[in-house]
Amino acid sequence: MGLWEAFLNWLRSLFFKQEMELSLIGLQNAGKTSLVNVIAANCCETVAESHSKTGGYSEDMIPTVGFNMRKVTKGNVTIKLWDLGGQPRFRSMWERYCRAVSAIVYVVDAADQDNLPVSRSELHDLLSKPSLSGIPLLVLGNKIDKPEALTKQALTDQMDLKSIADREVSCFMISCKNSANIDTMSWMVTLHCLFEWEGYEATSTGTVEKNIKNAAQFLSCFHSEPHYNI
Ligand SMILES: Nc1nc2c(ncn2[C@@H]2O[C@H](COP(=O)(O)OP(=O)(O)OP(=O)(O)O)[C@@H](O)[C@H]2O)c(=O)[nH]1
Ligand SMILES: [Mg+2]
Repeated sequence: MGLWEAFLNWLRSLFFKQEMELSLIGLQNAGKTSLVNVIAANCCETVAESHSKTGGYSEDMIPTVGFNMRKVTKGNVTIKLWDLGGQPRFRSMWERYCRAVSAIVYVVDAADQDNLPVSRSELHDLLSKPSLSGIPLLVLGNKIDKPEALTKQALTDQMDLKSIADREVSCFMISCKNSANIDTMSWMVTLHCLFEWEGYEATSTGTVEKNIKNAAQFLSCFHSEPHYNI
């Protein structure tokens, strides 16, 4: 990289540096760690605790004990992802890791209809905590590669998402296995969080434009990378 280009990059970074934190919550086996691995595998720069690059999707996963933290960097946007264990013994710590985040990402196995009632009640319990009031929620119905997976409408109904009135709620259907909609998801989270940080309602047009540029820059990194497919 030439000196001039390096200088321009540095100058750009002063204006476009953004950081956000997201928590990934949901029952065990929903696919939270798989999602982090797929996002990280798509990334140009991934800073894991071990500084190693992740291998992406795998069928052979170990349940998360406690939590993992992973930082993913795209251009000047860094996302700190808290990946929490979904087994019953870890659920009491979900709230603590959601307090300071830009958005809660709640992952549901859309093909596991037997566990949907538990998933729904855990979600609504979590959202009832006063400390989490107003934090935007993104519900991801995962495993849509499976034929028995619910549609978005059915998942929205069964998770009773329409009853959530005290925050913004979005729902997407994804598959970590074949990377379906993962780019869209990243796009939405980024854009949403960037707007949220700056206080979308109150900002001037200039700030909004800056945020759109940030999000676009973040996304262009994704699109310039080859998609991860198994
Ligand atoms: N078919 C299919 N399987 C998936 C998908 N995503 C994850 N899995 C599988 O689901 C299993 C559980 O995935 P994990 O990512 O470990 O689930 P988790 O939510 O992190 O589970 P805990 O850490 O116990 O809370 C693994 O065998 C994955 O390979 C998907 O999109 N499609
Ligand atoms: Mg896990």
